[in-house]
Amino acid sequence: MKTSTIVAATVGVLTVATIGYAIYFDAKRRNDPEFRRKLKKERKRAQKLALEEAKKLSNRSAQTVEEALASIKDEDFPTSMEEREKFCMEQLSAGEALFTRGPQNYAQAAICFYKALKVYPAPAELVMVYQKTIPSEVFTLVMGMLSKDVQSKQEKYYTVFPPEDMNVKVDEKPEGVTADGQKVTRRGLVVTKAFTAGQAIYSEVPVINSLEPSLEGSFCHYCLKEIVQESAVPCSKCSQVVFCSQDCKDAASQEFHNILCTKNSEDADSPERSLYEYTKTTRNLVPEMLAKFLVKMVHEESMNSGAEYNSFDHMERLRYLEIPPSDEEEKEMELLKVALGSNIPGIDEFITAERYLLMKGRLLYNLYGISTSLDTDRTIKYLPERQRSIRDAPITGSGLYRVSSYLMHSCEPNTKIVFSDHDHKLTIVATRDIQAGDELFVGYIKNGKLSTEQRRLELFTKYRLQCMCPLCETTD
Ligand SMILES: C[S@@+](CC[C@H](N)C(=O)[O-])C[C@H]1O[C@@H](n2cnc3c(N)ncnc32)[C@H](O)[C@@H]1O
Repeated sequence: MKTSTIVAATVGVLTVATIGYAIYFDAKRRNDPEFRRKLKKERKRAQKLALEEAKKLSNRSAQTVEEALASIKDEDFPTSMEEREKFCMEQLSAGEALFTRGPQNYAQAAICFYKALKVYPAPAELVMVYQKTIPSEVFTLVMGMLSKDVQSKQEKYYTVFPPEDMNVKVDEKPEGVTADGQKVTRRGLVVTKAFTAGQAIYSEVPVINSLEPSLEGSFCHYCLKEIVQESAVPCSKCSQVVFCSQDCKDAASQEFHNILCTKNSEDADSPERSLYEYTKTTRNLVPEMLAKFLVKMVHEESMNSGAEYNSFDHMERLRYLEIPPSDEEEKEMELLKVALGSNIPGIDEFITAERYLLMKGRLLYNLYGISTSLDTDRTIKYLPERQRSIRDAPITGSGLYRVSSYLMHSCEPNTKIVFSDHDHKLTIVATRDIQAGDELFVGYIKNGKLSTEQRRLELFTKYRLQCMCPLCETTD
């Protein structure tokens, strides 16, 4: 990986972490426009600086960085907020004491500053402080350690994801070459053990999902299960959403609803209601799903669960179709910023048009339609077909799934998707015997009675996909 790529990734991680910081550490800055402007300017400077510093890293420094990281590789970092704060202060003063004793202590000082960065909730800001206050040699070493960290996190991802108990791994396969001779690879899922027809291979719940708006009230706002009226648990702050159980209500509140709840605000244009009203009237779930995604990401950051990869890490690796900017996205972006603005300071800077289009592209390209226990003669207008769905039952919502996003399409798939608990939990079931090491395929579209030509057209229109499955390869 090129140094510039590593540094760009580092800065990306810093920006994301900053959002997490803002929500739980520093309430007084929330409404200060001057502070926001300053932050934006400083972040740009941090990016530039990181790039310059990485270029300066000489071979000798690179070795020092490796050694420094190796010396602390098994160290644990504190998890509670208080412990982190204390640890951070200790490292900062130790680092300062060390570098004032001279260049022979620079590497040790850099380790302290690096450790402080690892627990400090707003690393981008701390980097700016370092840049102004510590010797440039020490600063270069700290940035080098940070870049290495990000690089190894990137490289390790597919060795720890998907978790072993899901019985699949992501495999990279050649997919031809581009016109200028660049190798193209694609990723798919292969099984780590054999399965017989009818066996479940794995199950997963989505990172985020949304319910078809016209079903709000009769289906759970969190898990999309049909609500049994006796056990319905409505939101205590708004009369818009209902949950099928207290567990779903608690999970939703923690992950996103505490921020996205309309709180029964009277004003349809209020920050609380504007996104809700838009979703209900347009039935376009994208901004709501992205709002949930971002709030969940912040929630994960503030929980500091120790998980190595958060929802953002999972999403940023997914393939996408580029979406050209239009008025629709402008509107969606504005709604998102308004809905999250007062709760997530820094969101204005984070949601650039480029990042929004990327997130939307990733979301739409990887969504699956969810169909639960809805009976087919119920009169709802179905969601626009913007997601992979081969279900015969009507779609009750959409979900983004971490692992299943990697499944390739085949017109003769060896698995099928089942929502066996009638909620958002997706299970992949073998439809024939599968050997260990075989790749898994689902149908992105209903094959049924379609001709090869019709299938090709549908797959291309929806996914820009020229199907390479055996059925398509052997028929003209
Ligand atoms: C949602 S992604 C699936 C994961 C993807 N294979 C990856 O590399 O990350 C959809 C993309 O997978 C590839 N793909 C899936 N099924 C395919 C098929 N039957 N034939 C050719 N390409 C396919 C296409 O490149 C498509 O754009």
